[in-house]
Amino acid sequence: NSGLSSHYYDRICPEALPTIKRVVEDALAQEQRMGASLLRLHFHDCFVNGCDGSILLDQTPTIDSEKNAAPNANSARGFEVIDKIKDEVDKVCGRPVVSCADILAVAARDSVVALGGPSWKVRLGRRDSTTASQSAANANIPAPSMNLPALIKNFEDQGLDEEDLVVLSGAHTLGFAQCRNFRDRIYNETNIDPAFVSHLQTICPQVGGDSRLAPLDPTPNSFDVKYFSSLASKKGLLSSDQALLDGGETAELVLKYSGDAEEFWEDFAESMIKMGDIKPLTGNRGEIRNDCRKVN
Ligand code: HEM
Ligand SMILES: [Ca+2]
Ligand SMILES: [Ca+2]
Repeated sequence: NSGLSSHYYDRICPEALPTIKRVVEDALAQEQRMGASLLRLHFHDCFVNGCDGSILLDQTPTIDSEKNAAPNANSARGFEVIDKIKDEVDKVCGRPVVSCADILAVAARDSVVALGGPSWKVRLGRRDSTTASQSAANANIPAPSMNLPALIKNFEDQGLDEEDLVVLSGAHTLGFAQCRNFRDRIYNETNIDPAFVSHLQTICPQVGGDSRLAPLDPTPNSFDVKYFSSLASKKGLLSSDQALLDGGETAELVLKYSGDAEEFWEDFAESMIKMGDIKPLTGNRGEIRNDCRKVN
């Protein structure tokens, strides 16, 4: 038990959660992809020294910003939406009582709900870090080139098991990836559908076009099971996605989720809570930032 509680803000600021939801919904009305981007921010926060808002800190002479780490640079997005949420929440609460780390966790949940996915009770009371670590971000955030044993080990290091790996990879039912992250797969791998390869090669040339986008599943704005059914037909976009079919237990889970949205939803919610419990700062550790980009 991490010491977090879903009722944390009930008394100190009852309007906090409705305010976050409203700003998330406004942002998604502008651009649906933002839901995917916000969900990913929470993941990239939690995998680097716990869910402590470290990913939000800008580079300074004393902050080793995670935004410049390879998995985040020119890729992580949604920071302006988090700033907007923080502004509005501090206004409605009258003072800064809601941590940036909690804002990330709630915005991730509200994004999933807004795109047709499951809801869950977000456990709250995380405090914000006063440090960031680019090297830890590089070391701990999984890479799309990883094979199944490496992915399992990466999740295990965070206290997450093979089921968490498969079901949380299901987050790739939302959003997009850049050519540079799937080029190797579409030019060098064989466990991929030939028609799918031809199509992707028109988007992603062998040379150049590094930032061109392809959806991670056929319905990037809808939280459905198409991510899993695509893997079953060798249409996973990332090498790390398709790799889930390489193991007995993980392959079985992929096939189960591909035909059972209820089960996917239930297990996704459970694993998101588990991921959100990774090493939170509580008590007098850390701080409640005034500005999510800066330490106080
Ligand atoms: C299992 C290991 C994982 C790997 C190797 C991985 C890797 C990646 C990569 C390479 C991208 C594309 C980034 C870009 O091209 O700019 C991406 C996108 C994304 N990832 Fe993951 N990811 C993993 C797990 C997760 C998890 C656990 C979540 C959330 C719970 C997640 C949520 C997302 C989302 C929503 C996007 C789309 C973001 C957008 O469109 O802005 N991923 N991931
Ligand atoms: Ca962190
Ligand atoms: Ca989808």
